[in-house]
Amino acid sequence: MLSRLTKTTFTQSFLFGTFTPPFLSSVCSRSLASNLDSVPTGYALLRNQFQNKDTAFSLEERERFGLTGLLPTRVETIEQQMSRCEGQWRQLTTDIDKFIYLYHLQQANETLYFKFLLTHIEDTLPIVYTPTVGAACVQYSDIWRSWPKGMYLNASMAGSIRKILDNWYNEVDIIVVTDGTRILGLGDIGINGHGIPVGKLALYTVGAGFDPSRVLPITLDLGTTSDRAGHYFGAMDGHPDEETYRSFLDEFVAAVKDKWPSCVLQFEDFSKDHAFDLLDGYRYDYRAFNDDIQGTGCVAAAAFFNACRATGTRPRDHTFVFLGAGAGGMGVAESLAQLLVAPDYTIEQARRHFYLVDRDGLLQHPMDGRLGAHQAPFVKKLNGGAKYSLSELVHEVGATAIFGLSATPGAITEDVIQGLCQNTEHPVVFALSNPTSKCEILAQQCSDYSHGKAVYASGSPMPDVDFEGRKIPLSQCNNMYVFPGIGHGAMLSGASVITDRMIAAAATTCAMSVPDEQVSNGMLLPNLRDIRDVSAKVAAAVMEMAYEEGIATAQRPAGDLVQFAKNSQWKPQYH
Ligand SMILES: O=C([O-])CC(=O)C(=O)O
Ligand SMILES: [Mg+2]
Repeated sequence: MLSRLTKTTFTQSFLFGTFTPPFLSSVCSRSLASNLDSVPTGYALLRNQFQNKDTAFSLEERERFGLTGLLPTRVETIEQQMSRCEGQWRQLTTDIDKFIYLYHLQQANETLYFKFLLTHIEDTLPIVYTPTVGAACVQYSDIWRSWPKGMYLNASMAGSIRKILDNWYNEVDIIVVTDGTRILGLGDIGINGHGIPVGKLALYTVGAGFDPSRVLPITLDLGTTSDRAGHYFGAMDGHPDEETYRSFLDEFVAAVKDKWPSCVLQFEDFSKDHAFDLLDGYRYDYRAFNDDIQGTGCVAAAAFFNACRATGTRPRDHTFVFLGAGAGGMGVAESLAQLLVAPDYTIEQARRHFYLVDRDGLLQHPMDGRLGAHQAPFVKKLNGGAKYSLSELVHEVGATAIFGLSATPGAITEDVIQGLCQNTEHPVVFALSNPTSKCEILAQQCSDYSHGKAVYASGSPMPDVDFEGRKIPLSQCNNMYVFPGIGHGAMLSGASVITDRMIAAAATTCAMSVPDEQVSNGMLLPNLRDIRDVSAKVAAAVMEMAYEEGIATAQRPAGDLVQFAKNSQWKPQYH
């Protein structure tokens, strides 16, 4: 049980170096070997998205696998296939069309799909992931041609979930599961949120090289409060009562553990009504984590640490205003509070630096039972606090940093930025709500309002900023920089659970993978093109911590863990 493990705080890890990155000696490799060891033949092979090569099957393979006559004459290389895809891609004019194109490519040929994503990462990730995946989810039931891979479990399956998992065709290394109740900043959209687990798992392959045939997106289709008109595919009855919901979740998690005991289970986009309880309920017994609470908290801590590097400040020098106190907001606030902790500075002192605002105003005494357990330690006593506007609050408390996780577009106004600028030379502004349509302030606005002084990061990608002819690169503070490596490190080490120290190690490693020179240029997170290298470092750090904590069940590989993690990454090549 985690509660029995010693916890090391972020600050200890960052500032006192209790976490040592694993730079060891020799090279070792383990591949995420596909379990699809029997190769189908004939038409079935061409319909198998993991083994299909289409026109790249050689004449000899065509003969051997019963494909002769089933393919056009010319044998192509994967590069020739890529060139055709690139031509088709250039013809597409809307982002939704690009999403649908990539979706079909994945259904037909995962090797080519991932080669395309990795080769054109900056153009394709904003499509398969935020922001376009958000727009696609909203219309998911309508843009459907054939339902993507994954499992859909509904309330009528209660009592049989373990048996139903047997219907899945393969071994599984990682599951991303949602109940669709808080999809990005879009709210409860039910089964239409399935695009998120699919997109996150694409990132697991792009970032950390998970074998795409061994990943499983799952949607728990337990109703929705959204408008279910049109072609909606999900359950049409509303949400079950609390007891039924919890017992369904308990059965689901136990069934997963029984069926795939070593798989990593990532909870994604559950509303705050359940996200914290589920995490607290399962994280001590399963290899499980919540990406919105821990993943977003982890990457925000890394980016904020780099904002301190960029501005020559210490985390403790800052006063924070948070807009949004849900799963993401609380996860980030708690991770940042840990950054302030030191032997002479307690977590209670650290939390005094934080002012959290939700839709009813500042979280403050008395709250009339409105507080969740994770919010309670952050409440404040501030005379007249409830009546403050955001800019008044910034002024009143002397805020130097503002974090947006409220899905309220435009909530961080020019007044708010100017208020921050009165309190500090270089305010920190992180607008983390996704997709872009829910973002609290855009990068260019933040730069204009602060005259280029603010250090900014957003959750979704945006163009670089132009300030008086100077180009400032955008920092995309998105959990994609950490969750693939966290999952990979947990899997490779066979960690029985995923601890706070493993997450803290991921944050440290992510932060430190950005060189000083880039940090001083305002680049708080790694370059997207380096995501595989960064994920390997994160995975190695997570492994190292799992060994240090004594919770790894896999034997420690000989040699350099970064190289080991790198060698374990699946690559989009035909076999
Ligand atoms: O998916 C993303 O881009 C980040 C995330 O987890 C969320 O916003 O829920
Ligand atoms: Mg999420």
